Amino acid sequence: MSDKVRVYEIAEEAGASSSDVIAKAKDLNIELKSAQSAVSYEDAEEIANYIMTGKSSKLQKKEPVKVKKAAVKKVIEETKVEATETKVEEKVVDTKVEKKTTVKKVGISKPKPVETEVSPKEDIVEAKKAPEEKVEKEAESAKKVDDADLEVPKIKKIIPKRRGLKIVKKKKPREVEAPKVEFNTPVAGAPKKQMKSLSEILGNNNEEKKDLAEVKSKPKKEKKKTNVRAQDHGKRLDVHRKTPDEFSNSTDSILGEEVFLLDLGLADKSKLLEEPKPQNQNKQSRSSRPAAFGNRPQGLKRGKRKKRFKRAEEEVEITDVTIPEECRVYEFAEACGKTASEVISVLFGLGMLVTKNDFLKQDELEILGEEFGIEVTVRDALEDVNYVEEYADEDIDETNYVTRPPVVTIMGHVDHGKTSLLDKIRSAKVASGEAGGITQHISAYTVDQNGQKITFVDTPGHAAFSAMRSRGADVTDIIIIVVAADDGVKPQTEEVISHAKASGCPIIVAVNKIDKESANMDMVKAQMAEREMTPVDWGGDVEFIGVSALNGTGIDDLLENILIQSEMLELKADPTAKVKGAVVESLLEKGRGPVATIIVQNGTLKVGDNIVCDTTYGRVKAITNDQGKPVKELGLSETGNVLGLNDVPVSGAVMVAQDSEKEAREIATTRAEHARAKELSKSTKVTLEEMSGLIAEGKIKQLPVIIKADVGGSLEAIKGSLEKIANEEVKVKVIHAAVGGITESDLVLAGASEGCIILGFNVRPTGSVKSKAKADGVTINTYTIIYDLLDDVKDALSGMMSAVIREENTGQAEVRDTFVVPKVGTVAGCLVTDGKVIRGGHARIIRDGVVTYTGKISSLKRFKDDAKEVANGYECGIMFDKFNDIKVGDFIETFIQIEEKVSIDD
Ligand SMILES: Nc1nc2c(ncn2[C@@H]2O[C@H](COP(=O)(O)OP(=O)(O)OP(=O)(O)O)[C@@H](O)[C@H]2O)c(=O)[nH]1
Repeated sequence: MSDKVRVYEIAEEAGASSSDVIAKAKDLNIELKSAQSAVSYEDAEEIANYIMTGKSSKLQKKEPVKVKKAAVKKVIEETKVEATETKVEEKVVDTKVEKKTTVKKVGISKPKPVETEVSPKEDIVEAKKAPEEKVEKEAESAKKVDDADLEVPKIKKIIPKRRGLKIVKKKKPREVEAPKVEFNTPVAGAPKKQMKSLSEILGNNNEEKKDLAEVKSKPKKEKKKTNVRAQDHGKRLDVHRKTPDEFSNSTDSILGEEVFLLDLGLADKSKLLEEPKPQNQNKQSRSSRPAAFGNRPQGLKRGKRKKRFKRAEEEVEITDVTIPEECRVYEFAEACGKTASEVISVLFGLGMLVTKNDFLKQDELEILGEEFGIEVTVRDALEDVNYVEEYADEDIDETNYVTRPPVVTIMGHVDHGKTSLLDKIRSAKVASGEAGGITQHISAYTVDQNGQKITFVDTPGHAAFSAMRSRGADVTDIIIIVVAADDGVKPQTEEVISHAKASGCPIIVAVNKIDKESANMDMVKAQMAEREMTPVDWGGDVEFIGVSALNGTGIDDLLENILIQSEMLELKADPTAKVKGAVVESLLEKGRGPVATIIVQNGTLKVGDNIVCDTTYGRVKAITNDQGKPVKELGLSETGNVLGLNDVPVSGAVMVAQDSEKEAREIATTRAEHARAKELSKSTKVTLEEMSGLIAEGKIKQLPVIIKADVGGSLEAIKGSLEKIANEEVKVKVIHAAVGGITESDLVLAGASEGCIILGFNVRPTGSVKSKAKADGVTINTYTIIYDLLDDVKDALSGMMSAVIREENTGQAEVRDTFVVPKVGTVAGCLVTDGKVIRGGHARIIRDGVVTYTGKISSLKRFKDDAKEVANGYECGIMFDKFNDIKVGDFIETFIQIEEKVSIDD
């Protein structure tokens, strides 16, 4: 039953009624009684085709077909179970020329004939095994009968009409893929198997000659195409209801032959056995596809290809690169077509340890360029937002030029009177109001001298002055170096001279405190001349003005000199130009926000201007002049506090007005982002020497600190000073330095670094911060005087330094005689010639002026008694611990070791 198809199924597939099917079947001489009647597949197909096309081969040769078909069918059913591979193959080969024959043979080749009708086929099988003429003949005749039965030519004509007929089960691509296995593996329950092969055949017919490879490669797709229903019913015919177009457009000629062979289930055999070729070809073509890319196996193709391309890229010789100023190792490597490790190893070879994320310095870039033979051009990363350069490039209209007041910076050694002098000049006693009388932040003031203005900038130190210059804020026109007449040139004075000279500004030396009795003008002049600061009256070019900040002596003289210098400098600027200035001080004021003290260098700064100060920007909300009075604008070389910036700018930032706030914002934010990125990626690289030094220790000890200060100037000064307090053993490591109060985040930061202390200058922790610091055990030290802060840090560093062991000689004795005591050793009979000899103390034996031994005295006797010490002029017996080579004439020097604490200043 399983290989039969019922009438109603045929009706369903053919789109007709069961009675139509029965009637049509009758035309074909197939007797069917009811919708439940069953027919063979072949008949079912015939009927279905007949219904759909109105044609059938059976119309002509009804009876023989019917009989033979049935016979053949049975044979197939029963013999497939034991089909042998050898036979199948043999026969396929034999029948390649004539497919029909092949079909027959295979069909017949089943070894176990069950019914009498099948006997000829069995004969053939036997004949194959043991060829006998007779049997062969029989076989031949059997073949002929079969061939005739099938009526090949007629079926050929039908081919096109068969399209659209599909057998559900065939849609199992797996089976199509491995035809041999299917055919050669006998499986019990053969009907199913038979169904499969049959359906395959049908499928192939209907699907044009869609290569098996395709079926294989898209098994799922294929499955989808088929409407599989009633799976238990394995033998259902499924007629695809294709549109007429589909039918008419199909190519049937090739299919025809195969459709033809299907009844015997051999068409697919032959086909499938032929198919492997295309399959193989397909496989080959798959593997040969990569051949187009270089004959590589597909799996390896990608990687290799990539590599190959990469290599090709590398081969392109790069002779010059343009890189941004801030360039990381890997970026440089990329630009040069090298690997990061190549770059790292070159630098490593030169003793520089870098990681691929480190920024390269100018010298490193030069080395790398030379090493790789590449010309390296450095491009400014902030090129597009270099507002200072842009300003400089703008057209200058000299017609509006006017003489501008000079900007003077006063520098000098601590306590030589800078602030006092400035105060005197301004006729205001601000020094007394300052904590400790020390200048702790940069401030700027403008004074009037006989109708001519002079702007003074008071700095907390020359380091801050240079830091400002390095940021491009070259505001100073003239430098005054203050030297106390009674103190002369001091270390800081020397540093100031270097900074002043480096700036290229004209220098005037103010010899202060000439009111003092101990004042010695000539001494100062001589000391300065030694440092290439020769006074004009000594034939040099430096003016020396004697002044007293205390009583005002020489002040006018000094101011006049400044004006003369200024005149010589021909300082000019355009008050109508777009404003440019410099930030000399900045702070965050509660209730007012960021406040910047600005000196105007060109143009006029007005309320409402959109300004950029490096990484900050804003619209000027208000201006207060140097006397604290609100003003609408600041003129050339004038100074004042400006409100309206979005953040606290750094001291030394150049201020330039922009046409719009948007423009200002864009420049500042881009610069801020860049600065932030730079800060985050700050290199931690150390040289090999430094590394080995670090390893050889824990010698290097660091005191991690966080500095918080009220204003930027003080912060700079403290940071600069702290970083200088270091020797080969200890140093300060500034983890974080910022303007503003101490916050909880500072505590978190401090907690993250062992031993970190927070140094606050003119700031104090409040409420929660204070209690959290206590709870977290974070030390916060606050100061109002910079020196106190520095002293504390020095003390802390000194405490970290190793103690020094000092030797102190106690006395000397001369060996006058030696005695050997058996089992004890040599006793030196000595006379103490200096100081005293101490028992248990250290001693060295000096022979002919050379130290021959250093050890400990084990026994000291005066006559026969042990003595603690023996004083000068007395005789004694001395024995050494494990040393007996003492000779007459040797000197024994005794000493003690004293451990001493050292301070950072030592
Ligand atoms: N006799 C005398 N004392 C002076 C004179 N100028 C300054 N002093 C004193 O010297 C000390 C230091 O003066 P400052 O003006 O604070 O010195 P400074 O160089 O500004 O010091 P720092 O701000 O700490 O760098 C003060 O006690 C002043 O009173 C002077 O012309 N004559």
